Amino acid sequence: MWSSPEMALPSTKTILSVAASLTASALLLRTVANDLIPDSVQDYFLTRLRKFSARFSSNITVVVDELDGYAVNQMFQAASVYLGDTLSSTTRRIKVMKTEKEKQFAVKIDKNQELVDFFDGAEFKWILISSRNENAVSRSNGDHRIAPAELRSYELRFHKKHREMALNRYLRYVLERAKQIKEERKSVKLHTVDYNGSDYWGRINLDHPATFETLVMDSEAKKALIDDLNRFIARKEYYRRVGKAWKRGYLLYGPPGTGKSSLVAAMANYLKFDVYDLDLKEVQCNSDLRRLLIGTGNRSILVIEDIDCSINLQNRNLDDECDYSQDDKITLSGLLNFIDGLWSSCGDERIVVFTTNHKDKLDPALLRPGRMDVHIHMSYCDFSGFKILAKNYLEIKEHPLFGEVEELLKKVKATPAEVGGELMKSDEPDLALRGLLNFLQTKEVQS
Ligand SMILES: Nc1ncnc2c1ncn2[C@@H]1O[C@H](COP(=O)(O)OP(=O)(O)OP(=O)(O)O)[C@@H](O)[C@H]1O
Ligand SMILES: [Mg+2]
Repeated sequence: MWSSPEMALPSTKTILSVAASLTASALLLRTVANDLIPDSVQDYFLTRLRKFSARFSSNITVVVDELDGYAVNQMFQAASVYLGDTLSSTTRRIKVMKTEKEKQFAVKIDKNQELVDFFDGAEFKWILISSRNENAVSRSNGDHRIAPAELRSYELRFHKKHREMALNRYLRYVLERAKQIKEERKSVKLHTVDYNGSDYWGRINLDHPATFETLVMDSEAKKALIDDLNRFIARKEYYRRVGKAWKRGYLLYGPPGTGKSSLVAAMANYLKFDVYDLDLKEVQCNSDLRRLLIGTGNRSILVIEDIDCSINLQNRNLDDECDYSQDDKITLSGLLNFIDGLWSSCGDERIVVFTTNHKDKLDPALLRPGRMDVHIHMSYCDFSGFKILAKNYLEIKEHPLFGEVEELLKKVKATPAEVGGELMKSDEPDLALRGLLNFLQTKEVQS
């Protein structure tokens, strides 16, 4: 009998506060009742309570299911990553996970725990709901796709006045942040040629410690390179608009031990891009080369080291599976054409790096304008480079012997590898620096 307006109906406010306190007590009880009441019973009552309070509330609830049919809902995945990173002080129960390969813990909210997030002054409440999937067993049919035993979804609640902001901006922000968080956590992989792999690549974690901070190179060139990389990453739309493949080529040249390979590692660590180290001496013929190139992923750096030495067809041991006709020989221009053509049109955010000790011996095809976008000269160690190495190796910024080292480095050509090698010989700055001075003086006499 709810039709008469005179009847003493409970006000919406009362119902709301009753519902809210019921939900809150239920959540509180949940912790106490965890061991006593079966999960399925708890889930049932909590769901009913939430639905009841939602009917009278001025809030809007958005449901984000984990699965859409068999497909995983990207929004659900993004919410999991984002919420794991955003756990507020009101969350009482969190889950921590770590697999052997991961470096960091993955933190997740546990089911039925509420997480409060603030965005642009608005409050957003997230809760992870899970229920048993009644179809789980019967759906494990012949197509090998087995329905999960648990159906999970997030419920996102916010005041209805924030509806536009939530749907247009907040959810997009969650997606974007989740992408960034995943990038930050990603461990960079090094892929090397391995014919046993399905795509001819084998991979391991790249644990190279090189960063731009620890790398010795001309400070202006370093800054220009970092700016160039940042611009490249930010220019998705630009590349699309001008109709160019989203790819950038760098040629690193300089004597052995000046940090060309270290620079590639620093770039990979900076961008969190995987490295594909393509040793052309391991590649027998064009068809293998194409397969290798096609097997490289997006957001990656393809490195071809010592390009002047590696294209040497005369001594190549030809493989049985390859076609030995002239057309199948690997040539530098063939490689470059493939990289510029088909390969770059089937991927995004690709960086190609060629390294060489002898720029003067390079095939003109590689030096032609437009081929390698940036040429970077890695050179001998000067005093400012030495100071970076002294900080890396000896953790010192000043020392009475620095003056002598500075004078010698003006006259002697020593690579960062050589200087670093000397500094490594002792943890005592005095001893290490004297060793370095000896080394430089000997070089000076010899030259
Ligand atoms: N510019 C540098 N900054 C910091 N460390 C360096 C630098 N150059 C060389 N080193 C040190 O020397 C080692 C060898 O350097 P790296 O392999 O990067 O040189 P490279 O130029 O690639 O040599 P190669 O031409 O022989 O391949 C590095 O692991 C690093 O420890
Ligand atoms: Mg190298």
